[in-house]
Amino acid sequence: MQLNIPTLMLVDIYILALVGILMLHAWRRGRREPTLGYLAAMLLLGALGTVLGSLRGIGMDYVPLVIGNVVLQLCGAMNWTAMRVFAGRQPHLPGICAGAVIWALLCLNPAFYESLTVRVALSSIVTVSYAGLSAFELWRSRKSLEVAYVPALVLTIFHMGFYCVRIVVDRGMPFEQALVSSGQGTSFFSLLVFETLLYAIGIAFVTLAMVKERAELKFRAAAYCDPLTGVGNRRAFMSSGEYLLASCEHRQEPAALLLCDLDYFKRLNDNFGHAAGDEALVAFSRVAVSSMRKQDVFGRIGGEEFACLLADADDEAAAQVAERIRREFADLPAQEPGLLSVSIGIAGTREAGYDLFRLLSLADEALYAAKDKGRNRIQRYTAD
Ligand SMILES: Nc1nc2c(ncn2[C@@H]2O[C@H](COP(=O)(O)OP(=O)(O)OP(=O)(O)O)[C@@H](O)[C@H]2O)c(=O)[nH]1
Repeated sequence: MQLNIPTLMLVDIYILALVGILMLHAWRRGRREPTLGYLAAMLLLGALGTVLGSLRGIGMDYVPLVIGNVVLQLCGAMNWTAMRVFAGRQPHLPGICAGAVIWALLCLNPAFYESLTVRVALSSIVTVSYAGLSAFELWRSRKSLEVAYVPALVLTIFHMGFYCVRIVVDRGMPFEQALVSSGQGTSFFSLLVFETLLYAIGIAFVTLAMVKERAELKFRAAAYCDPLTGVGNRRAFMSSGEYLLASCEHRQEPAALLLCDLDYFKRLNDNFGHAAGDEALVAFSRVAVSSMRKQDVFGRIGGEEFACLLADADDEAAAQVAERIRREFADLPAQEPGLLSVSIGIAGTREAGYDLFRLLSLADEALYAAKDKGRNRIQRYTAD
């Protein structure tokens, strides 16, 4: 395979600019998600740096050597910043400028400016540093990322490795000479252009995929969460409840459903305000969650109505949990004694089978009975 440098550079500029513009568009459409913004900057700076880098031998060498490389160092810094903000940290301005400033300052020194080998080594070291920092950002946040970050990490480590090899292998070849030699075979420089292009495209697409995956997770969480109490809503309760019941049936364990409805809640709202009502809902959720085990499912399924599905719970265990919730809620400090109380209807798989709708319906009947008998009580479902 022969990699022709001028062709590669043209393809490089065209693709980086195109993907950069598309990324800019994705950034604008995606509520200005900063990761996409920094990625777009990285790609467009990459395209500009390559254009400037190709302007050698036309009598203005400081343009490719100084400005072109400053732009390319900023391109590496943008890549690092994209990973950094994706991992939830703020951009680091001194770090962003460091590579470019070091390069520009060293170019003031004729010994550096004249030595191709030293320039190649330094530009590789800066690229390795930014790629290393990008990989580090992903690695140190791996537990909180919640998305498939491994492809981005692997790509970045490979890119870093490639530039590490360059430090050792590439003694530098004048650009014009590399152009001539590319007609006879593949020079390291053409491999470098090729790898950098593949990396830029690869990292752009895997990062876009990570951003999209995170957005989906966020929307999904919002669709399943009650914003006031932070517990699952009816949709979440039904889907997790079905799953839990199926696994209880599989293990032939009993399960029980507690349907909880706060008493005289309208009165609480009317007498003490909606905010007091909201506080009571939050307090009840806290009490209920603290009384349940990890494997149980809890959710707010209506205004002041909550449901708990208890795994591996027979009649006695279900009654104990229900009574604990009722008592702890009633014991919470309130504006007046007896203001906070809850009625709880209980139904079990013994009478309802492993059918969530039937469990809810029987627990609802029991709840009515509890309300009928004066509220602030638990009531097990009975056929009569
Ligand atoms: N503060 C607050 N109130 C809510 C919310 N959702 C529903 N409600 C109120 O809850 C009240 C429910 O009232 P009712 O269905 O009459 O029930 P209740 O007053 O608790 O009477 P019983 O259930 O028979 O004891 C209504 O006034 C709703 O406006 C909420 O998110 N916050």
